[in-house]
Amino acid sequence: MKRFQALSELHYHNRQLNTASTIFIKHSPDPTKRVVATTPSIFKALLQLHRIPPYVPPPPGVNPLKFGILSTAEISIQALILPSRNHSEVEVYSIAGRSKRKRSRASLGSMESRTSILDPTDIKVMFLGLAIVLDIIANILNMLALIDDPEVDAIYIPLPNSLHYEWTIKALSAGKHVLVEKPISTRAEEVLKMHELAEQKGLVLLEAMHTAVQLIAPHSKSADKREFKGITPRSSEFEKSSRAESSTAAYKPSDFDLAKGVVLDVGCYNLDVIRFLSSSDPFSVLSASHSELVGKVDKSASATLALPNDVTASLTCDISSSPSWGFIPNFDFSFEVDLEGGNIRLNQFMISHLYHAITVTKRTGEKLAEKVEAFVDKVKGREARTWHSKVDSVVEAEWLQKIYETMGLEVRPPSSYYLNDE
Ligand SMILES: NC(=O)C1=CN([C@@H]2O[C@H](COP(=O)(O)OP(=O)(O)OC[C@H]3O[C@@H](n4cnc5c(N)ncnc54)[C@H](OP(=O)(O)O)[C@@H]3O)[C@@H](O)[C@H]2O)C=CC1
Ligand SMILES: O=C1OC[C@@H](O)[C@H](O)[C@H]1O
Repeated sequence: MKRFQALSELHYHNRQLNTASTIFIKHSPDPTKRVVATTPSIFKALLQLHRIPPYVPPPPGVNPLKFGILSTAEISIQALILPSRNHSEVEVYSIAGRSKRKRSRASLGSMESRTSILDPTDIKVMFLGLAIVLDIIANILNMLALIDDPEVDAIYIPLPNSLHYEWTIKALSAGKHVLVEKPISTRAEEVLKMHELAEQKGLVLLEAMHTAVQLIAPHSKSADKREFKGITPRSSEFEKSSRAESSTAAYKPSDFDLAKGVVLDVGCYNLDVIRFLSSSDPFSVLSASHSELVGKVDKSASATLALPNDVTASLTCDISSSPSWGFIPNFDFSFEVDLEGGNIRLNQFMISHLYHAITVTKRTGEKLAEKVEAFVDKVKGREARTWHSKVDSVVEAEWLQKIYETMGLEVRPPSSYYLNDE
């Protein structure tokens, strides 16, 4: 396992641009000199540089929470590495990720086409197969070593969805607090088990549901509940290659086994918005459909849910939406709340730290860092300003499953990992 402080640079394959480009994160032992820099996209580089928060050292006598990160997933930059700079109680201590060479080998190994093209009796292919297996084992050992490191207090898990359960259980079992990417699992029973283990061990477990919707609550939730008629959240974005290692497509058929799909990846935000704004749970899926599939993986979908008091919620999610006016990349995470006396519209609940707008119409008349802040508050025994509770995670996993069932699509398989006492 590599110590974060000891790394001179860490390579991030920039899958979003699907080029051989690399984001270099330069780490110096002196945390004030850490910078995140450059990709061949000047725009993206400027965006990253612009967003580097100033480093705030821990006040004397304060022990920062030391985080270990499982994998070099790109989201960890925005979700933890940058926010850790100006949170004086957070330190990113270690990262267990594969090297670029090992990663490209692994993706080679996972490319379905290779299996049909390559001759398994060819000696070179046999060696490649062996190298891939050894890399996978080495990666697992790295992640286990990171989890077992007594210096590490908390684990951030931005692995593919299908691996959240296994690695959350492993981290909790090792006595570490866990911040895990959304959706925490595709199975409500797994969510429960993770939370039960965390409770048993007195550890903090948080699903990193990054919707900033809680932040705008005072505005959008202020309406009298009896006024609610409907909620229409929308999560749509342009097709990017972040989830596919070898093509420009958002998904590949094998992503089914990694528990990916538009309803899970961004539909989960819509569901969170619906439950939060209405302060209620759906009681039935009135309709659900998908319009595009890659193998069995959904790329765009919509669903209508029934909520108490005759409220309906219609969500749409799309991971390959066409550019606005033919050239502007679409990135629209917005919702509209229909009220008896008017409506409330909010633009960009996902990247609200860049910009957002709330429009309240009467008929008569920053940020991803939030979750890290809440996590630290909870670990330190303080009141967290926003929280995604056990019930939120369990109920949302159940309803994501129901949406798939109603669409007539297969629910992702449960994790094959078993807790010791099962
Ligand atoms: N909150 C947000 O805005 C976002 C959240 N997410 C969430 O983050 C998570 C990761 O998503 P995404 O980055 O698209 O996923 P990827 O498929 O790109 O996987 C993330 C990382 O996990 C490692 N990895 C991939 N496959 C395996 C494997 N089989 N075994 C072990 N490690 C593996 C790789 O890191 P390495 O090579 O270092 O091992 C990879 O970079 C998901 O839960 C997703 O929902 C994603 C994007 C945005
Ligand atoms: O979780 C997410 O939020 C932001 C999106 O850009 C990304 O595709 C998605 O996975």
